[in-house]
Amino acid sequence: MTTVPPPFPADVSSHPLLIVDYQLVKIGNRKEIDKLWEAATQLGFWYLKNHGADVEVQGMLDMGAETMKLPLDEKLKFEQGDDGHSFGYKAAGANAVDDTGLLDSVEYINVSKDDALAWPQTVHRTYPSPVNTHMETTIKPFTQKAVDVNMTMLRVFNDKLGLPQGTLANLHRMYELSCSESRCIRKAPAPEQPPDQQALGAHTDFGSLSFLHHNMMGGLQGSVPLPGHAVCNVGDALALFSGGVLRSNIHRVVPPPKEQAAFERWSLVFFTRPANDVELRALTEQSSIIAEAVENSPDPSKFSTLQTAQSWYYRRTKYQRVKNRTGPESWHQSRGTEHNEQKAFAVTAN
Ligand SMILES: O=C(O)CCC(=O)C(=O)O
Ligand SMILES: [Fe+2]
Repeated sequence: MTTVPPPFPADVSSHPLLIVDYQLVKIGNRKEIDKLWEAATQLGFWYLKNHGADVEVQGMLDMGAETMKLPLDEKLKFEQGDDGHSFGYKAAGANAVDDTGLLDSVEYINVSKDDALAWPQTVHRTYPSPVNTHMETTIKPFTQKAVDVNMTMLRVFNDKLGLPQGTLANLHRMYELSCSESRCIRKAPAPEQPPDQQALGAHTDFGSLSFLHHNMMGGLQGSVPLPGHAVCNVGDALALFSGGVLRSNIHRVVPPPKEQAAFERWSLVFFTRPANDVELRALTEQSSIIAEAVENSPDPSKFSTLQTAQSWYYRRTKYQRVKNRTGPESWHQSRGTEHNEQKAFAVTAN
């Protein structure tokens, strides 16, 4: 049975995101590069059109649907566990969405960039059989395209930040081990839930850049899905490297609006994260723009985390797991740069 959800309602308010044309950015179009810079430094979120990954995105959503159809006990054999590793399956209700310990309502499958690129060799872990079936034909090509898109945008940020050529690229090398991953997310239909009930709690992303796809379903609070447009956003690592010049903004997932709430919600993200042993701190020695931003910040010390990308990531993943919850302090231990944020990106859908 195929059930097609109704279109995103026209009367739901949203935060306007700038639309960036990837092909123009790629060929060095000044105006488009300036628009990307404006989006990444102001809101930290933007639409990306002409990214060329539509076929791979659909394949990834098919892979996600086949995986989620497996019996729960089969999926749980590949659960990510409680020690901070994230590759593998995460069941709905395994994470808290806030400091009261309220449970999340999304399940997802995370596939490591390293495992996808090395397939059929295993670098980090094994996966449910639909993941294996789609590795060569879908997950690997999607991973390669997503890496390419995010690395192109990182090159733009590198130049705009006045960093020596290749600085950001060197921190995100394709074949160095990292926590970079694809994530396919399913939220079960929930027409009875309040529209602001968090399915995935308010957070900033843990890595550098996220490349997100929605297939016309709402639920990323404050944003409207546009056909063929990805939503991209800056994460904590890039905000830290840039001394806060690039903005890692808070977002959350709520039930899709109105009639869409009665349907399954699917989304797909590729997260580019720095290589595991990269220290998360502002690159002040390499850029006067970054040095100045840190100097002018009310609390320069927050740009030196003394954590590697991997330990930052493990900590954030570990302490949002309800199995590791001892009280509100666990939630606070799972936080990244959220406290830096003055204003939330999300506006309430109504
Ligand atoms: O599903 C979405 O729209 C967003 C997912 C997200 O923010 C995340 O997984 O970090
Ligand atoms: Fe996110």
